[in-house]
Amino acid sequence: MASSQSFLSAKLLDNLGGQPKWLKISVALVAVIVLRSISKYRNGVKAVAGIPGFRVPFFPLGMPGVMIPTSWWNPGYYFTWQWKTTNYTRFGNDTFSLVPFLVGPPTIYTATLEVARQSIGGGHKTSFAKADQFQPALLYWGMNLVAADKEVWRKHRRIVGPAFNNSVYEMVWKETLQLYRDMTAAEQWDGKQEIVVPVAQDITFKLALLVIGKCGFGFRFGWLDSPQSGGRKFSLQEALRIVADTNLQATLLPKWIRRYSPIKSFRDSYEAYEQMAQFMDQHVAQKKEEIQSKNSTEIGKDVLTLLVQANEQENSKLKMSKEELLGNVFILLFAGHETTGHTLAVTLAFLSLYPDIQEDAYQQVKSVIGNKEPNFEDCNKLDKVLAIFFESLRLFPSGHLLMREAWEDTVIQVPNPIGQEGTTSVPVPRGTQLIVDMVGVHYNPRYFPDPYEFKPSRWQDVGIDSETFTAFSIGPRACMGRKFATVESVCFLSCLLRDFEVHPLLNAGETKEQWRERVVDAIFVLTLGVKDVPLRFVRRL
Ligand code: HEM
Repeated sequence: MASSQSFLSAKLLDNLGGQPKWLKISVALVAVIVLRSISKYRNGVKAVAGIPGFRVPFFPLGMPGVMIPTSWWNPGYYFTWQWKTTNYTRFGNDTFSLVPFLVGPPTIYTATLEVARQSIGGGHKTSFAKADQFQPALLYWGMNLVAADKEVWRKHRRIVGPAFNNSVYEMVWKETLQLYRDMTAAEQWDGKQEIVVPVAQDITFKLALLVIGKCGFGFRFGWLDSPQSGGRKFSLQEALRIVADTNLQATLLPKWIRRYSPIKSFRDSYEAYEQMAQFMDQHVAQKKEEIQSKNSTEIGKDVLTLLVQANEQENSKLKMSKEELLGNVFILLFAGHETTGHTLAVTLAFLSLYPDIQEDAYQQVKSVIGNKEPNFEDCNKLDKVLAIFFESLRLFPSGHLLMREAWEDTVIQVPNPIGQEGTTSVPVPRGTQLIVDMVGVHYNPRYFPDPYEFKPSRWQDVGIDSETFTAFSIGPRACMGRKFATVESVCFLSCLLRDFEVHPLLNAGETKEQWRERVVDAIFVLTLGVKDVPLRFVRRL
């Protein structure tokens, strides 16, 4: 194809005879681009086995597609959310393709659990691996459990896995309870009849960061301590926020450009990355000292201890490099608070919109907890609170795009459109991208009748660990922090429901419907979140 492109361009130039040079060069350039696009398009359609779908200039998750807002000709970063009502009806099936003819890889998008099981849930026999081209954002600090594959993943999982166990979940419960008490005291809620919270995320993100900080890393920050990264400009929470928001800049632009740029957000990004690095170094060094000064029976089993011990290993298959250690510290701090922080905020938004559902959950909280100290065993009895949390997470799945790449030629079985039995075999050549669109899955009428309705009763009798609930993914690569996040959320929501009614904080003259329109909408950073949620808590009598 390349030689036919240059042959055709040369022919064009001949025909342009006496025209100015710049015109000849421009025409040749356009000809090359057009011919290259045709060839890329043809190869792309072959790679997705002709599955119908979008034929667009740019891939939505790469440059420049990601920078251009969603519009009829460019799906953009938000299209899986913004077009969720039409994406899968438009092409007649809940698996479609996206073939960019200018920039980006051909990709299969699916909203079916059947294809999800064959790709993200496939275990060691799967023909799909984490997609290389999405990795730079995850790999900034070093290889880690979320980005790794095959042998490397097994090593990381063996090191980190033991930190996720029942005694840690019990600690999560106790710590959440303590932080709830600290929060009400520190924020001076105690004794107040009504509390106005302009941005629910201010409390949910703080809670989630403090819980993972304490239970995963042994940090001892209280509610009002604003943990500083090396005593500098941002708190740890702010630094993590900026690092996540600006990760595209950080992976694309060299440090010195961000450092000396006249643009403030670039300089803030540089500063936040530096602070994160210092913060992690400082805590790793402290942990090393602690390990060396104690005997083995006194040493804890939190994630940071396990990672630092793996880094100290010599001549062992489980040796972890400094980069791998930092990669995991960052990813666990980030995954451990961002996802939970957003999901708790959106859960509170739904509670405020559905007073009957809230009342029903309150009655359960009252009968299970009453006036006693809530304990870890209560968690399994608070199934109505759990169901509300699950249903909110179904509608706002924070891990929304699960991206894989075929590392060998393979075949997937794609379910036929709803109403038609059976599946169709689709050959998938090596290198093709496959994205499990969790928004698509969770709004798919194949699995959820009335998918747009907020109905926690769907999750009646579905336990904390059940894979019937898929927002934590499925199979061996499913979320490691599933129980961690769920225990924390059930504890926090139950305490809050026991003490307060949750209401939307309306603007003057605003109706609940208008509040819902304004607030209950997604924002995307690295994960899918919700816009700022303004609330009012009214103390129960
Ligand atoms: C509401 C909260 C959360 C949600 C919805 C969530 C969702 C997910 C999803 C969908 C994945 C699979 C990603 C993929 O395959 O590409 C995942 C993986 C992971 N999550 Fe979570 N997560 C949450 C909370 C947490 C917490 C609290 C932690 C840590 C304390 C955590 C740690 C991890 C890790 C380490 C992985 C990678 C597991 C592996 O590949 O072996 N997550 N999470």
